[in-house]
Amino acid sequence: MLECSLAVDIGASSGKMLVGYIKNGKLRLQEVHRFENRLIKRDKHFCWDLQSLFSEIVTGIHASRDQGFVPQSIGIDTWAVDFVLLGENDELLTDAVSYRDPRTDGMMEEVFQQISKERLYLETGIQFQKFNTIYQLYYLKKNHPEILDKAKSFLMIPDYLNYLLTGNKTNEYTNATSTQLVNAFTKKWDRELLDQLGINKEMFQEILPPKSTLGNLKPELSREFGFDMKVLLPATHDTGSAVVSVPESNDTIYISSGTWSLIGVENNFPICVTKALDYNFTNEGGIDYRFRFLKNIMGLWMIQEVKRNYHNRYTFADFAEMADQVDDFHSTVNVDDDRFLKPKNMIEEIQKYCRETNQTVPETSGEVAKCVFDSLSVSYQTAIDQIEEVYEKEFKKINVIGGGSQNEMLNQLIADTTQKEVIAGPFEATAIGNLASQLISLGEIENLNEARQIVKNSFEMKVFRSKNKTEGLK
Ligand SMILES: Nc1ncnc2c1ncn2[C@@H]1O[C@H](COP(=O)(O)OP(=O)(O)OP(=O)(O)O)[C@@H](O)[C@H]1O
Ligand SMILES: C[C@H](O)[C@H](O)[C@@H](O)C(=O)CO
Ligand SMILES: [Mg+2]
Repeated sequence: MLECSLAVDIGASSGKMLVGYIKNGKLRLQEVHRFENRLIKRDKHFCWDLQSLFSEIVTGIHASRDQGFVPQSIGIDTWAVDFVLLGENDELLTDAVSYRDPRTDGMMEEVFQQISKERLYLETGIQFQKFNTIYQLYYLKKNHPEILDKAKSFLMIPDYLNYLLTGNKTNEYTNATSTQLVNAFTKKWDRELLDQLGINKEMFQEILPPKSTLGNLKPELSREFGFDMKVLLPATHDTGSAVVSVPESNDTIYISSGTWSLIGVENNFPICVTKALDYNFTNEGGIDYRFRFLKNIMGLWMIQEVKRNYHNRYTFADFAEMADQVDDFHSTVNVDDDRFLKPKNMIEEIQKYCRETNQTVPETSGEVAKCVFDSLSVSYQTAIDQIEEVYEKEFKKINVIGGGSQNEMLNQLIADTTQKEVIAGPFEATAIGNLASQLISLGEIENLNEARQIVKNSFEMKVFRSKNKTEGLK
């Protein structure tokens, strides 16, 4: 049986569990379990099925043992902002309502009546997305105050899954920052903000940084698995873990490409200047108290929904190939328009947008796919221009990480559009960053710099340069 660490990476579209260990100076990975993550409807709200996700984690731990591995540690990362509330007896008071649920429509504007946008940004440095935790809690305060009054524990999604494994409660720092309720300078819950919004402060847990140890498995679980494990805290915000694994951090803009496209730069300080506010950039917390200065772009969610609209007749690779075959179609959409956050039918919403803006309406699957990918590359270019304006410098390279880095057509399109060198990979960046943090905690890797060197030496990266020196979109 091989000693290793176990990463649980649950994104908005899929969950995966990979074991990792160092051999001959390289990080070796093996996927032991993969499962679907999908929204379910509960009491008229779009929710995550946490019981199903936890049972998949248990299945994956059994699978790692059955495949000859004995994980000495486990770390969980998921998407951001979403949470559950527990009562006096640790009973669930809420469903895990998704950020894609429309319940927060209008809540951000109501919060601005009490706390200015400028003050919120100056203190937290977090981007304004209508589904941020602060606005979800404001919705509960306004519509279900009795729930907030009864709440004794606020746990974000990975915190809750960790609680089910260990019985211990904490809020991990990188994910806590996505709530827009953590002060960027004290790195603590902003109690003044909470008081001003009338949100009960006592339910928030102690904030622990990545590389912390939360505890061990509950005895009944270690008996079931036949072994115990340390439950460690990676950057439990999946994008935080993805950025840990960015091998090229100097002079490089990263695009963490999955359900969302998170485009940004790593910093040692928060950038809360007016220009960053105007461009709606965020300063999410990173490992070693670094900052992820980035922007959320709608991402491959759009092609995931297009795939679903075509009843999964095509693979993601098919869409890339079909888009590449289309030459004379140039319509694009503003991917960050709220209408694309959760439309009934993504294809129809894209067609409606093109009609409303007097552009050729995409009809074939290739034209729809090309419209999505072209629109994403335009939004990436805009974000890169804004980053370079805020930094007052030109970045030479773009490192595309995550599942989307397997879309070679999109990688080439990004190189053609931006005229920058695109380094694609690693595609399992989030799980790799999760494992790297665990291995640092265990003393098997010395620090973040060594971890990034190991990542660079362990995984294939492909380089894309512009084929046409002048134009971008063909
Ligand atoms: N072979 C492929 N060719 C082209 N695109 C691919 C391929 N495999 C995956 N993708 C793209 O990667 C995306 C999934 O990436 P990834 O697994 O990083 O996302 P996720 O982790 O499920 O979601 P999240 O971004 O919430 O973490 C898919 O939506 C798809 O567009
Ligand atoms: C809702 C969040 O902004 C989103 O989850 C993003 O931060 C992320 O985590 C993408 O995986
Ligand atoms: Mg992911």
